[in-house]
Amino acid sequence: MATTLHSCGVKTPYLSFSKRASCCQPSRSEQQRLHFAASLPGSSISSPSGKLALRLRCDAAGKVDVLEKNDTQNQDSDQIAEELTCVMKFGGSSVASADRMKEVADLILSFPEERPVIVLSAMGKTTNKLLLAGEKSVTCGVSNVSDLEELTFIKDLHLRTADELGVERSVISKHLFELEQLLNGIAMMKEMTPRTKDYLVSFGECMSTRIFAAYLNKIGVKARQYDAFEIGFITTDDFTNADILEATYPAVAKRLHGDWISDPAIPIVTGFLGKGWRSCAVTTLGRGGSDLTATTIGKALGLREIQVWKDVDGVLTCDPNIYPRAAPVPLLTFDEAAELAYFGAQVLHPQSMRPAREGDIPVRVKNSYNPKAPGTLITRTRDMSEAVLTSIVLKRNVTMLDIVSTRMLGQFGFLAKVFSIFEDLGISVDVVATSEVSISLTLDPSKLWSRELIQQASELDHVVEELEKIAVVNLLQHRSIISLIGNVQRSSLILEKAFHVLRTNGVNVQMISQGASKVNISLIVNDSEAEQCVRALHSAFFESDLSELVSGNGSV
Ligand SMILES: Nc1ncnc2c1ncn2[C@@H]1O[C@H](COP(=O)(O)OP(=O)(O)O)[C@@H](O)[C@H]1O
Ligand SMILES: N[C@@H](CC(=O)OP(=O)(O)O)C(=O)O
Repeated sequence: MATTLHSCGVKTPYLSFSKRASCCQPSRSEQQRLHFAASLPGSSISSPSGKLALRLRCDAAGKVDVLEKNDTQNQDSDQIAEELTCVMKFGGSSVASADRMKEVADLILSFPEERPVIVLSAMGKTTNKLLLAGEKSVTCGVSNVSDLEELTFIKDLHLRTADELGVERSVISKHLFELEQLLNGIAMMKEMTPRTKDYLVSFGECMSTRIFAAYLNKIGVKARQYDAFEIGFITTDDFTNADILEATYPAVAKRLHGDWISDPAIPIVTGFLGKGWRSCAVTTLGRGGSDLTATTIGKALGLREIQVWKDVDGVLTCDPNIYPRAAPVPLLTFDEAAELAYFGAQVLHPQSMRPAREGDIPVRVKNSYNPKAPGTLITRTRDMSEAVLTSIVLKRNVTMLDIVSTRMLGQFGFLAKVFSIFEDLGISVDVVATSEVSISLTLDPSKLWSRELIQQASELDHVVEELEKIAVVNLLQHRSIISLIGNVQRSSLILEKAFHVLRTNGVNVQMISQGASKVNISLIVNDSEAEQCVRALHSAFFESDLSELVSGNGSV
């Protein structure tokens, strides 16, 4: 019997996996897991249910032969754990205090049909406090570290939470001790490298998960704590903004599933953290990275659903901090959510949709403070026939470059030269608009922000210097990208309405881009005008009737 797995780059000839059903055709998610396992030398994989074990051989063309079948379907079912069903991620605001942790535990238990993997962020604003403590330690001197108000705050918060939940302080005392040691080290060295920064912030997630797992065990719900960097979250070594590597999927699946089968306990996993594949040091996935941890686990285990629990009723029509009347968006596609996240909506991590889309696993954004609210469901497709605009996103403090070729019209290779300069300097570009002899583009601020301020300034100088060899360059700072996420099939309607609003508000658009993405139109305006624009656009698109402009198939 043979079945083909697409692009199975096999390095290891034998793999094991098991399937619930008696058919030997692996499901799509199992195919994906098998594919990932196959790309790791010497790895093996086992399935969620463990009811049918198959030993397989996979050849270089991706063909899989079943060598051995071990049917345990009829064995004592008590010995076989039910599959893990979903991943539930709770952000910092959801686990900010002992009371919040109790509510989250109740919430998890209110879904008795689920067997979830839980991903937690650090409590409340712990990550910010840790970073601040680190920064202060660089200059405050070793003797003053123990008095830093941020350190005192973190100690008090975690010890008080442990006490209020009735769990032993010992679950975090080693971490609190090591945290202070680390801050002493930073004070001694008078510097904090990105690598040290990642190790420093990891204490937040390491402590929140330990306290929560201990609490679940205390109330009789068997739970097991995991540090992501110990269970196979392998990343690049880009400290503070690391990318998850493919090897993560089979490794995480093997560890979480293996433990679950041999001794079922709810896994409580640290969000945000990984392990650099070269350095073996703790890395972080960029701010808000626990969303990415959750979707990675969802894909690794081929789970039914990924839930991200926040402090808002789902993804909203715009940032509620800019416009409080923003309303929840009930449905989104992965593409829409990815654009929204990439272009600055804090509610989702920019890379978090990738694993969900690859695994085709629905993501539900819910409010842990208001669990009855339906939230936002993100899936591969949705009915776009009625959709015009879905959400408005603002990315502030963007740098824009106007680059005009000094060569004559018709000179080829200009665009290639410009982009090769960015490639050589390792700077990524967000929005681009071109003509034959000029390019306007914006630089991805998150890539620049992850560097030191001085380094940022000199990098910008360097970019301009290199570009000036072939062009006249105008560097424009303090710009904002307003992204209109929606149905670009209706771009004329969206643009007509948007430009009407901007003109009435006296705002000049400095660049516009409607690229290959079918869901996003980006407008560049001055930072100082951006929030006012978002509010005006929100009123026009979400609080007034567009129907008189839309007839039948969306023509105006
Ligand atoms: N379009 C948006 N929809 C929902 N929330 C948004 C949006 N833009 C910005 N936000 C902000 O994102 C916050 C939720 O994201 P985040 O703080 O990362 O949550 P958590 O820490 O719970 O994971 C909200 O409190 C809200 O202030
Ligand atoms: N604690 C990390 C990771 C994270 O995802 O947090 P949150 O889920 O609270 O956004 C941060 O603050 O960036």
